[in-house]
Amino acid sequence: MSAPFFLGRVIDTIYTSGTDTETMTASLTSLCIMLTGVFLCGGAANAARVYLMQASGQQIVRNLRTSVFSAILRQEVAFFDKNRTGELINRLSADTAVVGHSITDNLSDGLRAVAQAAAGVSMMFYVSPSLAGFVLLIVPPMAILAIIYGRYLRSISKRTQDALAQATQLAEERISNIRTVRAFGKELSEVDKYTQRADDVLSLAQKEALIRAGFFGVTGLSGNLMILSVLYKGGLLMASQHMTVGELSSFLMYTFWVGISIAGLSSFYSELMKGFGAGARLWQLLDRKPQFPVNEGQVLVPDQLKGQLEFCDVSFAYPTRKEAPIFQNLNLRVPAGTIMAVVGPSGSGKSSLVSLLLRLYDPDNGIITIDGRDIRDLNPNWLRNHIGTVSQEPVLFSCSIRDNIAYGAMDPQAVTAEDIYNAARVANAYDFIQAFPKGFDTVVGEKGVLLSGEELKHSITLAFKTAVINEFLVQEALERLMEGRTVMIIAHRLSTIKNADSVAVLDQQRVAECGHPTKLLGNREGLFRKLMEKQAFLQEEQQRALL
Ligand SMILES: Nc1ncnc2c1ncn2[C@@H]1O[C@H](COP(=O)(O)OP(=O)(O)OP(=O)(O)O)[C@@H](O)[C@H]1O
Repeated sequence: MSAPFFLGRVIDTIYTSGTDTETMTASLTSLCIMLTGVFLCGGAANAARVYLMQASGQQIVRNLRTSVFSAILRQEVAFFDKNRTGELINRLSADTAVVGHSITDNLSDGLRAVAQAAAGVSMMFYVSPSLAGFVLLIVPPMAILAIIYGRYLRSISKRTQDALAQATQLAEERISNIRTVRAFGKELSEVDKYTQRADDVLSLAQKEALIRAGFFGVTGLSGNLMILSVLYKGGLLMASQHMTVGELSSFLMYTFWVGISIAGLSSFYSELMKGFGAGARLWQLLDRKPQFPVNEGQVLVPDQLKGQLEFCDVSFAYPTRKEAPIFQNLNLRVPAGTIMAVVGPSGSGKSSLVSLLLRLYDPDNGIITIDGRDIRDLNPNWLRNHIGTVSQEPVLFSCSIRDNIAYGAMDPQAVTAEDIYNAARVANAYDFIQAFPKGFDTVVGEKGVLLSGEELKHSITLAFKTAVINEFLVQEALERLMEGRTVMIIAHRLSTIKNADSVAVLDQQRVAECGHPTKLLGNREGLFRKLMEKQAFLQEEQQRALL
């Protein structure tokens, strides 16, 4: 007796044998034994399925996260002007979590539902192909409905994730600038703004819930329709002696089974479509080809590198603001081993010049060369490793001072404690750092904010006490570092500029004046002279305001 039809035969036996208790007991006993076996095997198989799917699913999520993170870091800097931090963080955490859910728990449950439905449908065909064909007429319209529903769900899920990314973006920006928010007392208005964004997410989520409930309602209804059609058509077949009671009752049971599987399948399908929607932006990120190569191009041997820099007819506008050119036919030459101070009014493009040199952006026209070689032919990684940048803003990661210093090395793993102490000595920071209770192991927060309150106070006090000599120490450290290098300084103070070999004054999208600082100061009508006078005036004003 074959298993799928076993139940039907048992029922038929009971039905036809009347009061034959012996046959009835034997049939029921064998049924119980078979079901126990099936449940035990089923339980073990289910546990294995859950574990395997979860474990491999988590592995897929981990791979997805690392691939997305690596794809983000490979993008050119202009990409980050268009895509903001909070949004990208949201893609990395929330979107991957949604995709993760749709391929872990959900996929596991979905596969079970598919297997159950397939088994149920096979049994239906086994018992009565004609009745199964009739009952399953409901499948084509349901499939069309599912496709329409799936598309809608995908798009709404994408919109929900976008709205969530907007909310995260706002939160990230405000939290990372909490000092400014607090200084202006904007906490309440920022909460209102965040609430608006959260409301956008909520209304999309409610729409999704509504459409999902509608779909579940329809699938539930289709299950009931299947049962009704079995009762109707099966009744007719039984009346015409084409079906026995056992066959009809087992067919009905399999129809129930398929109905339950369809409910599971629709839930699986919904989650899968939601995952596809959330994943759309992730696939976009993964497929995006960075506009600049990351680690390709020429590498110069140290002997070939002298360090002469030249900007030839450079025109440039930021990709996000093409209508506002920063440079137009700018020309500038910095001989190897000299110090060039770049000055100019605020917004004249001093930092942009450095960004072009570091190849964070490419000029729209013209070329930039190092020792006569177009920097576009050089390996960008190599290029940046040979340009040391010292920023006005301290850029620190939230780890120990030791790790922050080692970060600058080509291979941080190979850096010894002595290397770190030496680097700190050269930067005149050794004594300052050692004065912290935990010395080089002091953990600094984001942007250099120290984590513990006591250390924070300590650092502020120290910074205050050393502030007077600090400027001198930094200057002295820089001078030591500049030896034998080509240097571009973006400077405002005359004291820094005076030591430069030449000064380039940026104005009106080009180099307006260029020459030795003393010579330029001598020109009473010159822009450099005016800028320095203004600077001196502002400093005096500031000092007076502080008194
Ligand atoms: N990533 C960017 N995307 C779009 N515009 C930018 C970007 N960075 C700077 N700008 C704009 O380019 C112009 C030049 O900026 P840049 O920072 O180079 O000037 P700067 O001379 O260094 O100014 P400051 O002395 O105030 O630091 C400014 O109008 C600035 O708003």
